[in-house]
Amino acid sequence: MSVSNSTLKNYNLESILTISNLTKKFGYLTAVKDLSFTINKGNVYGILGPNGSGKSTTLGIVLNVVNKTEGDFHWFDGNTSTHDALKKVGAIIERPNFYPYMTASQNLKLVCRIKGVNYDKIDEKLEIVGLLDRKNSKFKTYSLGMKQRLAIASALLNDPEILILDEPTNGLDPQGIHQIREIIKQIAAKGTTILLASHLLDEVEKVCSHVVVLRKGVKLYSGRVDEMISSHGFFELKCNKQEELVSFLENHNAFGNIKIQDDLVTAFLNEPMKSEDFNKQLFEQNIILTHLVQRKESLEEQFLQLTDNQKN
Ligand SMILES: Nc1ncnc2c1ncn2[C@@H]1O[C@H](COP(=O)(O)OP(=O)(O)OP(=O)(O)O)[C@@H](O)[C@H]1O
Repeated sequence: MSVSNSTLKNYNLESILTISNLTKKFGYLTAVKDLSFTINKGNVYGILGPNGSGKSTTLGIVLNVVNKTEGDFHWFDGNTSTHDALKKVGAIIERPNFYPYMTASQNLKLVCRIKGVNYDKIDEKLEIVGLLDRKNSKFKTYSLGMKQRLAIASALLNDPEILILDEPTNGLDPQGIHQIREIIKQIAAKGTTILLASHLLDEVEKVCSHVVVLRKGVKLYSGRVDEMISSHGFFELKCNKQEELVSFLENHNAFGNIKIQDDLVTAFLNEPMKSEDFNKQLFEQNIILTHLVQRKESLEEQFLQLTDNQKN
């Protein structure tokens, strides 16, 4: 295969993390299965999935704290060792852990010394997370939200190319959740790429531009969040000849997933269709409906549909 130098250069410039056919097994349990996706510079990515879907395992593998079973991943252009690449990554994958009797500022000084970063960065990063005026308070006096914000400041000290957060708002009150989300958006607006794991659809919808949906370690969807939102909706249908209706829907290109619950059939559209056109088509096949409602599903419904109803 021939790839021109300029294509290669552009591609390499943009790519932050490439995951290819990654699999992780814990004994008989497959936590991540044949997972592939790419993270490009400047976007905010969400790994979305219910508990146990393999989000933390995936983050652990790319951060070199969990060993992969099969597949591969590489950081940046692929020519940097994972060890060196991780120097350009800021990650919070556990609960923030600082010295309780030291102030925020003293705690960050320690981190600066470990990371080889100038102390000048401390105030700059505390400002971003809204803690500059509390920099001389002891860590133990901080609320949970403030602790999480301090962890973000700490992860930002070395000006990472990418910030990785595992469930960044877990356990916080609504105000704390709002603050963290706003901070993430601000950091992203300044050009830092972000990868966050969340089981909250709402969080991904509010914060992320791109999403990878996982269920039991398997990727169900990856792409832009707005494209996932822009679905074509679905029809709710009832008919005395349900078998004929379902067979018609299954053979119709415009329909994807079909759900049957007692006498109610829900048919999800792959493309736009007006209810009157659909009704006419059915009528021509001698299928007479007793109930027809066209709806547009919410992102939440789509997520539940993706994670609950799709068979592996
Ligand atoms: N060290 C381990 N040993 C055995 N099984 C593990 C280990 N770590 C994770 N698992 C299992 O792997 C699966 C994926 O877990 P993982 O923590 O990656 O999911 P998650 O999507 O991050 O969920 P959560 O939000 O609950 O942490 C789960 O079934 C979990 O029990």
